[in-house]
Amino acid sequence: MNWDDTTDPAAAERLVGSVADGEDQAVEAALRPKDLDEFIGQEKVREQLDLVLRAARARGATADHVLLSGAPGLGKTTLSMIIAAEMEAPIRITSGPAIQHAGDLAALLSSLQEGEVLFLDEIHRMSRPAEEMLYMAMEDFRVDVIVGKGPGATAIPLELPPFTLVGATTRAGLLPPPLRDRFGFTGHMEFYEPTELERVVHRSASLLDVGIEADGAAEIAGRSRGTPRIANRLLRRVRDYAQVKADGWVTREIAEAALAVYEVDARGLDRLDRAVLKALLKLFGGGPVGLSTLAVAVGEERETVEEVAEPFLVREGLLARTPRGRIATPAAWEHLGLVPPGSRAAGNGQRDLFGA
Ligand SMILES: Nc1ncnc2c1ncn2[C@@H]1O[C@H](COP(=O)(O)OP(=O)(O)OP(=O)(O)O)[C@@H](O)[C@H]1O
Ligand SMILES: [Mg+2]
Repeated sequence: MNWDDTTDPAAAERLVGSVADGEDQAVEAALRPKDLDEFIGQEKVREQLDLVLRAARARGATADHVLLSGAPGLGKTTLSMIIAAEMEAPIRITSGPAIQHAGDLAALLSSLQEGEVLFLDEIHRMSRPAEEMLYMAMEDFRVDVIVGKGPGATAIPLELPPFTLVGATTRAGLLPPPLRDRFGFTGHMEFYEPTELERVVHRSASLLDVGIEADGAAEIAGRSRGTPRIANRLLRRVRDYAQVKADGWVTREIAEAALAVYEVDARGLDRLDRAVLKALLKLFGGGPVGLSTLAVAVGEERETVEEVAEPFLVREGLLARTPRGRIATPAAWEHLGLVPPGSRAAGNGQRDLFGA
């Protein structure tokens, strides 16, 4: 499955897109849980990480390298900062694409303090030579700096202070095995349960000083696609609505009305998601239909349909990818309030195929 919707610039502008936009980045710092106790959900990863960090602390050692994998917006950056905080260590933040040359990495590594946490976001997008240098740095806390070119080039070994590498990736499968194997601990982040997202919404609402009812928080959580970043973003849009159209207090009705304005439906589908489903159901009788045909029908690029809309529709069990093409599941018909052709339910008062 492709979670990495960063390939399409339009993806970042969606209200339900999981990639951080400028506004997210500004508020995320304020909303980030500061320690493991504050971090909601991800029970397994939290418990395992807690053991890793406690044991390292008890030994007075630097924590083992940690790899965090999972879809955008699930809390990888947040956890990396928590790791540093729990170890009372400074943190340096960089990303795979920012490291163009092995030399950049050598300079960075040799400037680390003992025990420092190096957070390497999008670690799957590092250049090959940098990656190979990282192998040795992770294992032996040493790098070979190559000086000169051609036959006269020499490798000068450079000792590094012990450090903790925290790598984050949305695509663990893309990491070469030698790199993956050098992490002492790998935490796989799952999508959040609605009840966990309710807690995220309550917590953020209180930090943002927004009054919210339990039903209002549940409504936002249910539309957040299992992702805290989306929950926080929807909360901000609902807050705007509550301020402008009501007294600022968030009830279920206010949340519903606000998210209707932004075309985010009860299940978290947005306009594009619904357009794809609608075309599949109404124009092609639920499929199977080829991706290109479906894309033309909704007036979008093939890649947009495949990478932006489909992953969530597949995850929700609304659409399936088969060798013969895309097909809709019964849940898709139900979600859009349509009746599949030839269904015995037809004529029982529900809207028929062409009625909606
Ligand atoms: N477990 C959690 N509890 C509360 N808030 C959370 C949790 N996880 C994430 N968040 C919130 O969600 C937002 C996004 O989290 P974060 O930036 O850590 O995601 P990410 O996995 O690094 O995403 P990306 O892959 O895009 O870098 C932050 O504002 C953070 O406060
Ligand atoms: Mg991040």
